[in-house]
Amino acid sequence: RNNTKRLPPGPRGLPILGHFHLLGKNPHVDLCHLARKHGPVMGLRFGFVPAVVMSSPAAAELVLKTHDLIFASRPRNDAARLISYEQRNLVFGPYGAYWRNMRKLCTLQLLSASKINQFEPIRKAEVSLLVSSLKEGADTVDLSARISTVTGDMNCLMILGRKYSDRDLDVEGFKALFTETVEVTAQFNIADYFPYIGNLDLQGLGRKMKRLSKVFDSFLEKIIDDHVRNKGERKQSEDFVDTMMAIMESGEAEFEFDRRHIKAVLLDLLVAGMDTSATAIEWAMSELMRHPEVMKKLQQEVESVVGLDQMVEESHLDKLDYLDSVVKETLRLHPVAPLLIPHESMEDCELQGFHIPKKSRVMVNVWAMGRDPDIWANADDFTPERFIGSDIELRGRHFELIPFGSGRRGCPGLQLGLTVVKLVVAQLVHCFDWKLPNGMKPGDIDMSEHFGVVTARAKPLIAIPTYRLHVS
Ligand code: HEM
Repeated sequence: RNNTKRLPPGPRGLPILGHFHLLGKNPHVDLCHLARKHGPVMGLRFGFVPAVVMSSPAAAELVLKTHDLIFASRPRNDAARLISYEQRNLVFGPYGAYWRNMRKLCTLQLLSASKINQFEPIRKAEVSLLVSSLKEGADTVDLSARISTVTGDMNCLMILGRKYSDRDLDVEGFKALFTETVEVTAQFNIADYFPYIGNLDLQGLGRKMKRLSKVFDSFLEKIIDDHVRNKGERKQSEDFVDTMMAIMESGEAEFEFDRRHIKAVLLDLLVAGMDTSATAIEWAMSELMRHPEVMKKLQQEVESVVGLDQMVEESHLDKLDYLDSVVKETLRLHPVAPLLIPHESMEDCELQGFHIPKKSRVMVNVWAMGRDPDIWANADDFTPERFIGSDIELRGRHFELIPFGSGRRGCPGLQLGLTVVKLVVAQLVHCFDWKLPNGMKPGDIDMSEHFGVVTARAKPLIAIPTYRLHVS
């Protein structure tokens, strides 16, 4: 049939370059505007790489469910190749037996419900530390930095078995290193689109990545060495390194599994868990401070379930329906990964009558879907009430709201991520009243975004906490 070769509609591209020039600092916003003109299945080209952008729930469902196997791979990514052990990791691993096995291992051994529960005391202790530190000052705090510390520490404890701070890496700050990695990975890297020119490293990204990979590698080697040295020591709970070392040593893994694989997955989990939850918490707190009536209502809910004589426990979370709506509404307007992570098609395919060639780069613009007035009434307003009595949830069955993706490549850390986000938001709101500094009005809070693999606030959130519980 002739029409199988009809490519999806899209803007006119430049010779050779294609559509790079149409993307500015916030590609998800640019792509959203373009899609409103050209349609929910939009064809683009970046250098030699064909791309397709899905911008409606029906279009997203086509690649994440209907044809999910065809679209279950990831495109070439120099950052992952250089930093993550030749893409031996989960996040950027191309589809295949290795990725399937690694993903199964992570889902069953590291991110399972029982493993997550095992770390509940660690999360509790870290949130308590955050609350104590906020109580002490009761002055203006950089809430963004505090949130990033608490999620980073929780993450390190679960994955590596201890906290790491800026002092533990000789070269530069620990957190800064991850931020830089996420940034480098998100940049449109010429090398991914023009393999030959890429070797020239015109943007200097290759050099940066090689430096990052060296620092990470020696850091991860040190961690594994520490675990080997301290083997047999009794611990509160086995961390992820212990679990993976045990699998490696048992020889039971059905695939090649050595230190490189452990390091690649550790790095994945550190990067994936570090900034994602923190960013979601930051956006939730920003929206709550911009909407004092929502903040009040949430405080009342938590108060009615928990009471003012104690802090929030994870066992309370299931009873907090309004909190659930607040988190959904936050992720609708501020999906942490606005374009998900790019997928790649493994075969030619036809979508809505359009031909999608093999090895196309596929982006799903969840940000555009979250703000689509055809899907959501008053789409730009922050109104958690819209989810009350609705059956829409976040697990990837309702394609109008898929901040964790859906299907084979959907986020395996969803349960852990949501637990951390809910616990920290509930605790911050329950333990403190929040005021803005310098007579700022709620509407003055700057909500600009900084695009990356994780799209966080461009500016830190600054606020003044006042302790409100009856226990000290
Ligand atoms: C609020 C928190 C989080 C959000 C919003 C989030 C969101 C996402 C999204 C959108 C994807 C890509 C889906 C796709 O490409 O279709 C993803 C993938 C992934 N996430 Fe999360 N995530 C969160 C927390 C976590 C945590 C805590 C972990 C683990 C510690 C984690 C581990 C991963 C991994 C390993 C992948 C790659 C999966 C694959 O390619 O097979 N995430 N996440």
